[in-house]
Amino acid sequence: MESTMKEMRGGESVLDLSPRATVGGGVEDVYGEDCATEDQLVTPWTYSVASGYSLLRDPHHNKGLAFTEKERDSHYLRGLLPPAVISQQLQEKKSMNNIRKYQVPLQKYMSMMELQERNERLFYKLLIDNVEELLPIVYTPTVGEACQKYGSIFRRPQGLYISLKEKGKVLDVLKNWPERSIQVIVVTDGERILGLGDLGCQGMGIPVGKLALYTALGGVRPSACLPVSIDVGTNNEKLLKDEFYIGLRQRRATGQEYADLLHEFMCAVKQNYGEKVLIQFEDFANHNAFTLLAKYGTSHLVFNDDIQGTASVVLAGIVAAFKLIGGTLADHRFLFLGAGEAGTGIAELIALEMSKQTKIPLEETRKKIWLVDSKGLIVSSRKDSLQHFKKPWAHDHEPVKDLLGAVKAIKPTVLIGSSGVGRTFTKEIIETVASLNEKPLIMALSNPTSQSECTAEEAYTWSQGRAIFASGSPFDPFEYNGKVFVPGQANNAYIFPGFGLGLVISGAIRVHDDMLLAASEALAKQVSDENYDKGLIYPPFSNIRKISANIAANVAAKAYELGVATRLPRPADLMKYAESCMYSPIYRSYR
Ligand SMILES: NC(=O)C1=CN([C@@H]2O[C@H](COP(=O)(O)OP(=O)(O)OC[C@H]3O[C@@H](n4cnc5c(N)ncnc54)[C@H](OP(=O)(O)O)[C@@H]3O)[C@@H](O)[C@H]2O)C=CC1
Ligand SMILES: CC(=O)C(=O)O
Ligand SMILES: [Mg+2]
Repeated sequence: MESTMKEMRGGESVLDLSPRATVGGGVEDVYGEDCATEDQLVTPWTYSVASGYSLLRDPHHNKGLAFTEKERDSHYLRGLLPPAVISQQLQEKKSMNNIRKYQVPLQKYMSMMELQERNERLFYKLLIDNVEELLPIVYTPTVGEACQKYGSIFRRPQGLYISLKEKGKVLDVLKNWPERSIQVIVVTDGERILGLGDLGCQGMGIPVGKLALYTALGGVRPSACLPVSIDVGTNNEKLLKDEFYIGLRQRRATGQEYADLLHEFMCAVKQNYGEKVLIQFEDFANHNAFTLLAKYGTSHLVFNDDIQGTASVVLAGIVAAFKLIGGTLADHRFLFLGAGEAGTGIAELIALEMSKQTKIPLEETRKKIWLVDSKGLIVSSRKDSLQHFKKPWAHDHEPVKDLLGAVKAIKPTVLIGSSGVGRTFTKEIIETVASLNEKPLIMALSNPTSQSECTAEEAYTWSQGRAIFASGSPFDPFEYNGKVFVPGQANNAYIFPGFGLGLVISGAIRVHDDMLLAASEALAKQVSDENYDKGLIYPPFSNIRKISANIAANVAAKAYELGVATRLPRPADLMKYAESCMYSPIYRSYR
């Protein structure tokens, strides 16, 4: 048999990426055992039932003091635990009490990570039951600080590190991961971590955090999730000089060297896990993000969260906001600060939806949308020097050098911040937008909180309480003139967990823009009158599992409609099916 997986030469495995390589999909001799001859080396796999001391140290199965008397007898735990037997509820109460005692968010983060490594089900129980309180800890903003200090707080690896050192061996690296059946991979190369820039290998905190949300918010089993950090070096001088830095101590590889490692990774993933594994690209710099998405979008199940997930969540917020500000997409003028992944991704999905609603060609609907980058308004005279993803937004207009000038020239009804630079929506800018609109929609998407284009307080105060405001990182409710305003969180965390679940349950093999629209539509429908009364354009995260199931059902329905779903027959009630597939963190009883 011609092995497409690897050829063993002198004990070394060599990944075969030649055109004859085919898709594994789980039916081939994945581990190269059947085709190996006697002089070739194979791995002696063993599987055992965890018991006794090792059971207590296995985070997937450990229940701590919640092991029953019977379980303590049958699993050799007698004497290894103190006599008390307590419930998962009491464990949860104790853990929350302990976490709440920490004043510093990073300490809370470390405490949560320690719990995840000690008792996975309890970690998810906490996260699911206390989602609004713990999301800012395991996710933005605290995860940003965690990534910056990842080297210092690093205890145990929580995902796979694939560096240039592993070139030629990526398939073997994947096989080192203890789980075989992976459904979702979140991968970063660490070059654009939130709005914090290049954090190299320490970007791992982001895939770990995103996948924790895949499970807690979207119900994908933790064992089916794989966080990956691709390390091609870093251009962050501070990290390169940091003695605790955990990544390759070299400047970033680019060009062919970069492309080769990424290609080897993409091929190895498909070979090892089949074509239904979802690969979510996260926090790549835009000069690679668009290229990777275009390159692998036709051969793999790939999704770029920063481009596509963000677009879907923002479109949902805008559509929901129409109940408060009136009009339809075509009635509004959109202005963005920031024309990168988030900005152009959102702009494109708005234009697409507008085109579908009005039957006006996409080229025309794009003209309702304007973007400002670090050099000013994107206009046609700049077209030749623009990166390819900005070119569709180069409309005819005289040059405008900054956002304030653009606000005055374009007169937007919707202002969106996707620049990664904090406090760029100044008092003058917000006052100008507020002078143009009775109810301006202002979205400050940049993360973490330090990079938000403005705070909730600034948006409400400078607009005299008239702005409808949402931000990427959470802000507390703010009281202005006796009224309490609750800012919504415009974050792709609303979308990707349910979106991914929808792909997984339908066995989708490709992502299509219509699925993003389906997810967006499902989210917008979840905003209730009670939410609107508070000025919210997103439903609360406390209801996120129901929201995710709705999104999953809509996405799966679209996958079947488009003919890219492979799980057949199609379940009649996709909402019920999505809910039935969702992971529950409740302890299981051991025989
Ligand atoms: N809320 C959410 O769900 C999400 C939020 N984000 C946040 O959005 C931010 C941007 O992410 P992303 O789009 O991927 O980043 P990119 O690097 O792709 O894009 C950033 C854009 O902002 C522009 N920019 C930077 N500084 C300024 C400035 N001072 N004035 C005007 N424009 C400026 C850049 O201009 P130029 O091209 O000229 O360099 C570029 O166009 C990040 O903070 C990220 O955390 C991202 C994804 C999801
Ligand atoms: C939320 C997110 O994906 C980002 O800020 O990059
Ligand atoms: Mg991101």
